[in-house]
Amino acid sequence: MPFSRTLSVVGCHAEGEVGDVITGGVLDVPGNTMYDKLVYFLNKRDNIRQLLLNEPRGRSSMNTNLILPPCDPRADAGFLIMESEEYAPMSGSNTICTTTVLLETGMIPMKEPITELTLDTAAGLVVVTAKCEAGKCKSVAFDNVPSFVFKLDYKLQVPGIGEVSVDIAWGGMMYVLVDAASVGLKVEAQYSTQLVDLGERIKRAVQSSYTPVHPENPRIKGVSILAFTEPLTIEDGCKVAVNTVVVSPGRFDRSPCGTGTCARMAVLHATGQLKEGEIFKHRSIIGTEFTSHIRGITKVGSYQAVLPTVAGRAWITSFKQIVLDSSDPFPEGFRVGDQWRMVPN
Ligand SMILES: O=C(O)[C@H]1NCC[C@@H]1O
Repeated sequence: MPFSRTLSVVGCHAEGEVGDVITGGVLDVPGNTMYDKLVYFLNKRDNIRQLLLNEPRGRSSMNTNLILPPCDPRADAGFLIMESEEYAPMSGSNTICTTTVLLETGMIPMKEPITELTLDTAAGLVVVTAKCEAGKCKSVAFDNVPSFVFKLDYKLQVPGIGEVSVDIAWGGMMYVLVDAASVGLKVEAQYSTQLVDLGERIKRAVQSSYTPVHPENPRIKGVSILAFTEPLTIEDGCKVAVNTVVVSPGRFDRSPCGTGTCARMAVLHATGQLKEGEIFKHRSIIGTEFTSHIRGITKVGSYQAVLPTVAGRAWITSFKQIVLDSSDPFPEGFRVGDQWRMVPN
């Protein structure tokens, strides 16, 4: 057999954002928490992430999730989230994809009309409620980890742009949030090149001037992702906003972004624009939507935090066997500048 690796992968997307799920071919690794396992994969098994996300098997706009046994006995399953530049501690679109795959393939029995399960993530336990009908997950709502604001209206100098004001918040990933209009842009396809370019530059400027540290897991630190926001509007009595999240190394989240939605709700609550229980619909650049609300208020360290719940839909797209031929010259794939933003070191 010439293959040095074979992986069973279920293709999936949540509201447009690819979140494939590895269901076989990778063994568990040591760790007392899912964050320990994340660190183990980062240091010792990162070749799997590279193989699946880089070309020729992957592409710049995708993620892959790995289902593992949970570390916390209260959870039904654990999973790790692989993105192009990092292992995200949590991810909304990937939680919706992973839940859909777990239930629609029968890895966890589906109960109709509602299946509730608990997932162990590197950011903590996440309770998921799936609406199910005729073997299909019609929608998946997840109760995300507490989300909170580090900085509001934080001003910094960005080379080539000048002074920019940003908010910095945790929503399961560390976010920079920027009002698109404040840098002369709109969240519309015609501004894509500028949004990606400015987004990456602003994020790098924040990285060199301020490092948020999660008070309960100091290994989680530093911003890694950026959301461009549009103001809240009211539609049929609901609060609605468009956003786009720039995922490193420089592409849009196709979904409204679950962790970005949680970070935005933390900012909206901190600035008095969204109350506990109010519905907040968040739209992506391709027009897809997550429906969310704040289900409670808590504290994380010294930070006032919101307990966000976000719901969206996912669809299985394929059942794949990914292989690595032992003579393949690209065991960790490759990236080319026409499809991948290449940042000079
Ligand atoms: O939904 C989310 O949270 C995300 N989607 C891809 C990038 C983020 O992890």
